[in-house]
Amino acid sequence: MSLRRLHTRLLLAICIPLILVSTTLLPVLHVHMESRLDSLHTEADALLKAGQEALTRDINESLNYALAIAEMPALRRYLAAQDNSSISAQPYSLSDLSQLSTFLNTLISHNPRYTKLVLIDNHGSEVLRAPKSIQTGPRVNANHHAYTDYFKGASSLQPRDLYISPPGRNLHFELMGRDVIPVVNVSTPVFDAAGERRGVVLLSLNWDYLTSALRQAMLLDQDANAILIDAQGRWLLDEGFPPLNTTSFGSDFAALSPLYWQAMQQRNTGHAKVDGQLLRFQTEDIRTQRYRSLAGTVFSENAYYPWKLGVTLPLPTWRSLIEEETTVLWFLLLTYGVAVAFGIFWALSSQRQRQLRRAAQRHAHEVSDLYENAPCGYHSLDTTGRVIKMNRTELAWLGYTDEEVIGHITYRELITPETRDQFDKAFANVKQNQPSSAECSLLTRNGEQRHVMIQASAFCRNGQFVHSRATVFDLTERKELEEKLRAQAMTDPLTGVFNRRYLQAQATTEISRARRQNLPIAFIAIDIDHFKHINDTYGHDAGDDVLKNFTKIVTKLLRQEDLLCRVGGEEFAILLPNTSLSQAEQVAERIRRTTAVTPINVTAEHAEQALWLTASLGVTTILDNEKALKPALKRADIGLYQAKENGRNQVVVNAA
Ligand SMILES: Nc1nc2c(ncn2[C@@H]2O[C@H](COP(=O)(O)OP(=O)(O)OP(=O)(O)O)[C@@H](O)[C@H]2O)c(=O)[nH]1
Repeated sequence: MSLRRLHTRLLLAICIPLILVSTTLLPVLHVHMESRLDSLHTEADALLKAGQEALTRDINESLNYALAIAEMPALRRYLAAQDNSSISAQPYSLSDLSQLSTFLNTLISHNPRYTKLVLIDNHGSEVLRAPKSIQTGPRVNANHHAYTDYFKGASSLQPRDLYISPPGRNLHFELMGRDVIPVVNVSTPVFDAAGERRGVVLLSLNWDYLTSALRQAMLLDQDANAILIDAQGRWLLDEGFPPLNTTSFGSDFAALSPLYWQAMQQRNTGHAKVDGQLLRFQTEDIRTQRYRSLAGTVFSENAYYPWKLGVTLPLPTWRSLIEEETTVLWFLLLTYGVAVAFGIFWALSSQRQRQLRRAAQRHAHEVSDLYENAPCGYHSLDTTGRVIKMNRTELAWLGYTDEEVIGHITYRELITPETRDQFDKAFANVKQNQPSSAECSLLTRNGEQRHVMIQASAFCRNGQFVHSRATVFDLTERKELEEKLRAQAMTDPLTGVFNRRYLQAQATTEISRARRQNLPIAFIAIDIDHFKHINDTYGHDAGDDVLKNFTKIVTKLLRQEDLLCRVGGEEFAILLPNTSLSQAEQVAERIRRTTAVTPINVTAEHAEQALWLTASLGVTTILDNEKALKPALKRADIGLYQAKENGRNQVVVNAA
């Protein structure tokens, strides 16, 4: 596998598990996220409710407080006493005033919810203030309360009705040069026992105190932010709005944060997702949303009411989800890690397997090639001798295809009947798990024979013969070589007829056969006359040609069974089976005569020349008591010698 391919596999091994794991985990995380959102909604609802309760509780208690003060008899009498025009006014002693003043001082000073209490007469002039300590500094005029919204709002109200001002710093009406905290002024008319209007009670509520209670109730979650704005979108909390970072009491929240404003303006209550925050809000109208209150109608300036109370909580993100749930983070990392590790392991191991598979295939191919194309034959036989496997080499020797042989032929059928016994013996041994060999002849498809050596052993399982495994060596070439060598050893290389060694070996066989069959057997010795002269005259090569041509002349005069041999340089011998002495003499005479009249062409000095030969012959017969050729050879030689002596070119019979 190339490096690029491995890289691609590794990339896939990393990406695919990541995609699979992500596809599996995403729905789970999505459900997790949904559940987080649900719980966020629940939390926002709870925080909003807590804030709303804190705000309305404090304001409602303050309204009741203002009403209770307005109905105090001492206070009514005091106010009535301040009105000199009233006939029904009763005198008010200094000690009464002191008691009332002390009482109101104590009342206001000990409750941080209030900043001041002021009694105002029907003309807008202040007649009593608590606590006294803040009654300092010059007033613009005596009846400066006459121009205030709380005085104007309350002076025409019925008993138990109330006026509540929008939260503000009331800079026009407060003393300058001091820290001025935002307040909400609550005022209610005061009537004397006779039901005559005597003035107005102003109770200023500490807005910081009220809103800090609200914030405390709402900001239980440190990520939560409280929102309180009036109907015009003015920011009513002392503290800013962290997402905007600049908002402070009285600033134009609607302009600074139009997204929040639009979301809250359209509905009385609801929720929205703004800027990565979950906004939960509802409308608060303190004029109508009251409980445990003895108040009649609460009035105010419609332009500033109702308020919008809200809370924001950061929306969960995937990142925040994972950061909060470290278990999830570890689980994700572990899952991705395991998936990627598995992917890499798969890529590497599949590469290794591929390499091994290729090596195994290569090896199997090599082994198969070696088996099929080996220089020897291979085959396997089942227990009945049927061929179950045979390599291409042996099939080629036999001339069959594997479809014709495998499973269809018993190996025995492929062996010549003459050599079948040896195969049977060897196969019986192999089936006994004894390695064996046999020299047999195979019958090929075209009828030829192939001499082979089969060496076989058994393949056993649990001690039981399963099949044989045999190697077959072709001995045909060896046999032919042996035959050739044997023939060469028995043949005269110049003339091609047998030599003396063969004559002696064959003579014994022929003599014993003649004895068995009771047939005569004769022997002729031949010597070419004056052969030395030929050599000397025409050269040695010409002498060789003469010897070859003489052999041809003699061979033509003999029968198939006659055995012509060259026994010396120019000496020849003939063994004639089933031939009497007289018949042999006739053969010898025929040879002598034919030789003498047959010209022999030789090449001498680059020219063809015809020569005439003569030969001398000694003839004898092998006697009945003779088992070897030697005595006959000697007799024939004696006859030959006499023929030479008598002048050559003649036949001499030497019978005994
Ligand atoms: N060219 C040739 N000459 C051979 C071969 N073998 C033997 N000779 C020669 O044959 C000759 C035989 O000579 P000799 O034995 O004197 O006999 P001869 O000349 O035939 O005379 P006689 O037998 O008495 O008639 C020798 O000169 C050998 O060298 C051979 O294979 N080739």
